[in-house]
Amino acid sequence: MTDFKEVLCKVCSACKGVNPEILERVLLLAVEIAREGREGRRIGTIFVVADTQEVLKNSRSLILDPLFGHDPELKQIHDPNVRETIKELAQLDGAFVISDQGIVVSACRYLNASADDIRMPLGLGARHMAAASISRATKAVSVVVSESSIVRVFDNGEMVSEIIPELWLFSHYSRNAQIANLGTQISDFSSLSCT
Ligand SMILES: Nc1ncnc2c1ncn2[C@@H]1O[C@H](COP(=O)(O)OP(=O)(O)OP(=O)(O)O)[C@@H](O)[C@H]1O
Repeated sequence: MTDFKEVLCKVCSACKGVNPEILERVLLLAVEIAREGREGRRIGTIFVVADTQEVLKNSRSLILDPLFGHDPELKQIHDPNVRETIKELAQLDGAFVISDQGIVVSACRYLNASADDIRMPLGLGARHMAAASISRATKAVSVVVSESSIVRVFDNGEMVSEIIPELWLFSHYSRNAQIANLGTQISDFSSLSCT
C-alpha cells in the first residue's frame, strides 16, 4: 500500500464519515489547481470535506456566496463544469465546503475555528492554520492548496500528508492505468474462455 493510500484509509475511517472516493476527487482537483494556477499565476485555496453542518457553523461567508441557491445536482464535484467553476472561484479568499456526497455546498468561507494549541511546521501561514483548526473543531478533513504549489491534508488538527502534485498525478494515473490494464486482461481472458 502506498503512503497516500494509507492516508486515505486513515482519514476516511467509518467513524469519521469521510467518503474516500470524494476525498480522492477533491485531492485530484487540488493537485490540478496547484499545477495549473490561474491566468498565469499561482493560487492557493482550502477545501473542507465532510461534516458540512459543523463546518458551516464554524465559518462565515466573506462575500455573497456564489454557490448559494443552485440545485445540488448541479454542484457535484465530479461535474467538469463545477470543477472549472471552482478553479475560477479559487482565486478568491476563503475556503470551499464540500459535503460527503461530493456537493460543493459553499465557497469563500472564512474559517473561524480556534487555532489555540494547533502545532504547525514553521513557515506555514494563516491558510494552513485555518485548515488545521477546522479539522480539529469538526470531523472534516481539510485539503490546502498552497501558493507554493504543494497540497497538504489536515485531519484532527494535524498535517497528515504533503503532496507534490507531479508525483501524485504520476502515481494516480499509473495506478488507474494498471487497473485499466488489469480490466483489459480480464476481458481478454473472458473473451478467450467464451470462445
Ligand atoms: N481563517 C481563514 N479562513 C479561510 N481562509 C483563510 C483564513 N485565513 C487565511 N485564509 C486564506 O489564506 C490567505 C492568506 O494565506 P497566507 O499566505 O497567510 O497563508 P499560507 O498558509 O502561507 O498559504 P500559502 O502557502 O498559500 O502562502 C488569505 O488570502 C485567505 O484566502
